[in-house]
Amino acid sequence: MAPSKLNSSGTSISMSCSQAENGFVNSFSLFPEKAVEEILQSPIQGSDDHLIEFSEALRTVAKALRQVAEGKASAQAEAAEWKRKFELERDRNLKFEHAEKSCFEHQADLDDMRTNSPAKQPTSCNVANGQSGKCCSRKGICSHEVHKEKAPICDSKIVKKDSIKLSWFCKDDQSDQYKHDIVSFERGNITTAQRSSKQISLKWQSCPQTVLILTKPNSVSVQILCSEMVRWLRQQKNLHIYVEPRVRVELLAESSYFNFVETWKDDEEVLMLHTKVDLVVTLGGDGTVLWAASMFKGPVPPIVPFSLGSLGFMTPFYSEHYKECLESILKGPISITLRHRLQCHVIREAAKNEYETEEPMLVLNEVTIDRGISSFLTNLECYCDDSFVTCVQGDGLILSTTSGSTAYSLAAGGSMVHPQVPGILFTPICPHSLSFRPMIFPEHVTLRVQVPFNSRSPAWASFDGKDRKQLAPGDALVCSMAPWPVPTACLDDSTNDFLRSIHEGLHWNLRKTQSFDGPRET
Ligand SMILES: NC(=O)c1ccc[n+]([C@@H]2O[C@H](COP(=O)([O-])OP(=O)(O)OC[C@H]3O[C@@H](n4cnc5c(N)ncnc54)[C@H](O)[C@@H]3O)[C@@H](O)[C@H]2O)c1
Ligand SMILES: Nc1ncnc2c1ncn2[C@@H]1O[C@H](COP(=O)(O)OP(=O)(O)OP(=O)(O)O)[C@@H](O)[C@H]1O
Repeated sequence: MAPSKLNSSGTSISMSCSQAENGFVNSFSLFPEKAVEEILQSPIQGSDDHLIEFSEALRTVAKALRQVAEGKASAQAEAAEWKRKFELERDRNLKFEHAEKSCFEHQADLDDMRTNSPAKQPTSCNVANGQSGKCCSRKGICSHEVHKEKAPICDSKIVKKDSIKLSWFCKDDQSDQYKHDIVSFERGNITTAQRSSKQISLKWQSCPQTVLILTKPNSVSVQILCSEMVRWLRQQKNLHIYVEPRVRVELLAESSYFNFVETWKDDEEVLMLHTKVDLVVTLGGDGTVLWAASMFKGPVPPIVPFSLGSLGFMTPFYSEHYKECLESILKGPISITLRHRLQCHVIREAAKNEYETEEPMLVLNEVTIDRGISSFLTNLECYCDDSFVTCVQGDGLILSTTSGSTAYSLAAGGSMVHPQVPGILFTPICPHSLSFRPMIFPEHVTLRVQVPFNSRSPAWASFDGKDRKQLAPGDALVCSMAPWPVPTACLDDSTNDFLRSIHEGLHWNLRKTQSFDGPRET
């Protein structure tokens, strides 16, 4: 490189060029105007070669600056476009919520007119807030009949779905003062007045009639228990039993006795299961609970998870005692954990003009956006409502429910959170930064994770560890709290079950107790 030139004031200036040539000198203030003029006016002492070299260098710098400016302008345009899309989606969701609410109220009114039995009337759920009327308070968990546009399957064998009541209960609360009904389970809906961190108790209005049993595949012990349980529920409790098509085949291979067991033919029928099933029993591990939740895209009946897996964080019931457990569940009341789910939409860049999203995915644990098989660093821009949160540069990001806080999020350094706490955990996976700590957002926010256009590779989203979807540069994932929680039965209560799991399953804070003898404060 040629030696630097000295201007009249003796300042070392390494480059020079006319403003008209690059057009960016002023806007980026790299070269004060005065200094440039001085160079141009000062007598040139060096050779012409040097001048040519300097102007080449300046041209290169000008080009780079122009590219930066263009990139910035295009990013701003892109951000404006995404904001527009985002607002469109928000409006659409609001309209959807509004339509669903009116439809639900209309349906409830019709039901009110049809029945005179007090037990069958939809429960007025907002008593604590001094409000009366139907459920669906804006802040509440409201699980409506989402598949109402589809006609119920007419099958004479199918019995009417039972109704349940959920109520708060506080330990040591002798009076009924704070107890009130918060949930109606008529027509398969679960509706609560507000998301609650208090213990919730479920009471059957009348005995449940239909049980769905879901089992972990390829396990002999699960298969044996399943056929035993089906026999017992049929012979002792006279219940209708649903199982997956695979399980019905297995049962019939064992004996033609199981002919009464019902199943479904296609996905359409699966979508209507919540209108037929009073109770879901899972035989397996946590994966089977996730599987059960994923079968219900809208309201979820109460789930009783029996532990036949290795860890069983969400499966408190012992399979050896299944008869006693089911006796007590069928009798009620049952303590339940109302587990929140996240609703995720993938928004494709290609959907820019005609606004469209893919089918929403519901997750009980988490949605993960990671680098998949790519060896490049993931680059993810994250927004909370309209505000920029951060750019994740690392292996990826986990957006987790509080139930999922003890799963992948925990492995990535996230905090363990009681499952009844409403919130969304924001946990980076191996961030390449010394200062990136996990965060927890409140339940009401909408998070958006976008793969920027300048990303070196696509990202991959997976939902409760399944259904991987590629996110190309420009694609985004939008995530918010789902309106349909997953009620899981507790062995004891929410808190005791959670603490038992972290102690027995994860051996949390296991340490030898300090001995009594030794030095002490005087
Ligand atoms: N590094 C990790 O820890 C890691 C990596 C990938 C996936 N996962 C988790 O696996 C889940 C899928 O579970 P699976 O059983 O279908 O897959 P799997 O068979 O691979 O099991 C994953 C393990 O996570 C446990 N687990 C699942 N949900 C849990 C929860 N809420 N709390 C505590 N432990 C839980 C399961 O008991 C099992 O031991 C994903 O949702 C994700 O959270 C964890
Ligand atoms: N009914 C089902 N149909 C298809 N796949 C299922 C079903 N139930 C569970 N699975 C899948 O089988 C896998 C293992 O199930 P699960 O996690 O229940 O057993 P596990 O691994 O033995 O137990 P744990 O999770 O406690 O270690 C999971 O990936 C889960 O998604």
